[in-house]
Amino acid sequence: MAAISLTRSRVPSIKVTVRSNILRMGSRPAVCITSGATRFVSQLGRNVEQGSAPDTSINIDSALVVKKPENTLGTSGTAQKAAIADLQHMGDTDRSAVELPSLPETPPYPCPYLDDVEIVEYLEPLYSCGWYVGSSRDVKFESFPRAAPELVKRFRFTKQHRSLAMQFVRDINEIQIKEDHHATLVITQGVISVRTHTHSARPRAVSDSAQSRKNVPGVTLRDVRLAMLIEKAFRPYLDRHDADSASQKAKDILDMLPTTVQQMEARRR
Ligand SMILES: C[C@H](O)[C@H](O)[C@H]1CNC2=NC(N)=NC(=O)C2=N1
Repeated sequence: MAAISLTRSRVPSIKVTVRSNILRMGSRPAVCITSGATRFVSQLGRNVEQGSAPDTSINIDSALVVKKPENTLGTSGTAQKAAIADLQHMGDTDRSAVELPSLPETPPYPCPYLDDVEIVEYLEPLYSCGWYVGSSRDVKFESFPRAAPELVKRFRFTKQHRSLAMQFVRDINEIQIKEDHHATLVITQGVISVRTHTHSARPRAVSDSAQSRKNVPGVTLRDVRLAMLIEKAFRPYLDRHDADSASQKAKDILDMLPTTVQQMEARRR
């Protein structure tokens, strides 16, 4: 794992964007960083964009420089896959310690979809805890005939603590009752898959038009709240080693970690 250093003179006008744990730096190599450094680098990215990057060199500990592939950094690029694979080797303790932002207010039903700012603010930390964005099409239920993006995480319990998985389901149930919001739970051998989207949801962009009066399921702040509360309820199981820290790893497919509304909408297909 190589440490890299950035100085203003070396990166004068690079647009740095953070996509989950992958930094895209214009046409430069992607840089893969540990979750602990994400916020720091994210701030650095903002500083660079605002032209206020510090002049002194900044060492980003435990960063990994990944070679840029021949073509541009597409979401299915080999460099990104390699980066994610390497990321998964990096400390689990670091990942379980991810700090979540404060809970957003509960929006009334029908709720607007997350906007770009909310996706970055709330989903990026959740991605660092092993959440990703799947499609309701992945689980075929008659009650969900339309494909919608949804927040997903597989919570794994160690073999000798599988009975605690059912206790965790009860914890989730209590949260759902309080939140008046309900996830799809798939329970298999000590693994609880939580999938949440909002049925009574509406696109934000057309909120004033007649079209907006029709609900189209999607990911909203209700789902963010549910995911964050469930994540917090899971922490004690992790701390006591009842649960498998592999739960804290995001799916190794970057397409499932959207950072914009547009990428999120692609999960409808
Ligand atoms: C009447 C009741 O408040 C609504 O049906 C709630 C209940 N739980 C819900 N859960 C989810 N996931 N989406 C909803 O739109 C929803 N609506």
